[in-house]
Amino acid sequence: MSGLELRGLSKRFGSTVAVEDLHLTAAPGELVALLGPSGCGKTTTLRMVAGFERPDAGRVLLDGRDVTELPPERRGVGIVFQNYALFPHMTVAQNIGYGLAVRSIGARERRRRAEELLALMGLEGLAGRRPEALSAGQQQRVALARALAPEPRLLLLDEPLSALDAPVRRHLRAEIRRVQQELGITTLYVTHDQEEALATADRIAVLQAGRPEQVGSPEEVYLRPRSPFVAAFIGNGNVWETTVEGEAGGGLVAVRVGDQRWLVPCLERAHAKRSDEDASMTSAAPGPGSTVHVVVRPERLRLQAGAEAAPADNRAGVNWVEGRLRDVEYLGHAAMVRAELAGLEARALVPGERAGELRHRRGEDVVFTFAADAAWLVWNGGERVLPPDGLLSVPAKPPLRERRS
Ligand SMILES: Nc1ncnc2c1ncn2[C@@H]1O[C@H](COP(=O)(O)OP(=O)(O)OP(=O)(O)O)[C@@H](O)[C@H]1O
Repeated sequence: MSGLELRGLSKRFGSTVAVEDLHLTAAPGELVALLGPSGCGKTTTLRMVAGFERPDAGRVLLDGRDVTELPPERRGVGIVFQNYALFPHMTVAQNIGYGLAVRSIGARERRRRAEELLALMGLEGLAGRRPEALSAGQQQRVALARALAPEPRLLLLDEPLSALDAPVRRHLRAEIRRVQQELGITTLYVTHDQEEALATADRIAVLQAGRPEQVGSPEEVYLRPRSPFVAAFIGNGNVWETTVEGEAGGGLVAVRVGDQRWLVPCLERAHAKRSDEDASMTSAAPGPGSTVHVVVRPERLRLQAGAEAAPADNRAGVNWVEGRLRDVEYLGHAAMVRAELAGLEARALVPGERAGELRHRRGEDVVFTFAADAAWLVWNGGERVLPPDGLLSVPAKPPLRERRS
């Protein structure tokens, strides 16, 4: 296939397994993010794709051509690192034209290409400046222009925004996405920042200990995490270990947490292994007594206003959770509330500018609720579970339009 294809890449450093049997593709024009905690093998993967590191096993294919044995300069790959690495003694235009000069491309063509890229990056008028006279964000744009100048087949971005302040980072990540889409260049984007990956990627590969836990669209990894690790790593999910009581009909199962019984969706489904990228296993629905993880996003967990005690059972598609308020972090537009419930830790995002006032209620007993369809079930003791494409069929409420008619 064209685009990028990694076939079973593995790399060890002594006894450390950095990357293990990694299968991953990026279709032409696709931006794939490699996301994961420190040490999960993101940079090693990128270095093997670039040609700076030799894999112990596996192949790297670029536009259908095996480039595993080629040196970096013959792979047709552009790279941007965290720390710009511009040449300080050269002007912006000379930096951008560097890769072309190395390829013996003439001065006129270098100038034309530099001007084209400066315009694309919104850096017009800066061609004659030295890097030291640019802001950090501008320097990183020049680094991106320099990587793109030789028209590479693949763009590799290694934590390109990590050295920048938050506002510049947000702005530049949108710029990177715009430029990447405008040029339609296949891109592999290494980051440990889930927000960056969710905001920029077509697909995200979530890595843990050198292996992909899940590969999917941002929505898939956020809404349908396949393992407790992915659920917890992306979006600060509440991931609660519970025990199944039994089926409750309508695609729901009953699970027990302390005194409370929740009904959560769990569709009977065939969990098929779709491709080598999916480390998914086949899995039957969890039976009574099985351990499962219930995932509820903080924004779907509601703090009840009153002091009403939680009923022991699910009412009209709503699950109840009693807890004690531990901590309140005011965020301006909302507050992140941390509570303890039946020995489990819960986080709820309470919207509203006045949510900060909850700080005065630390230590109080509180009640949370969440709709049955706000919960996502992960089972098989943490093994990867592949949900169906159709997803949840728990119509808690009909759409507004139908209710009105
Ligand atoms: N040259 C090396 N020699 C020895 N061990 C290495 C080397 N490069 C990486 N490692 C180890 O391989 C594992 C994966 O490292 P890698 O840098 O790929 O992870 P990462 O996900 O990019 O982490 P970070 O976000 O911290 O850069 C780590 O345990 C790391 O310590």
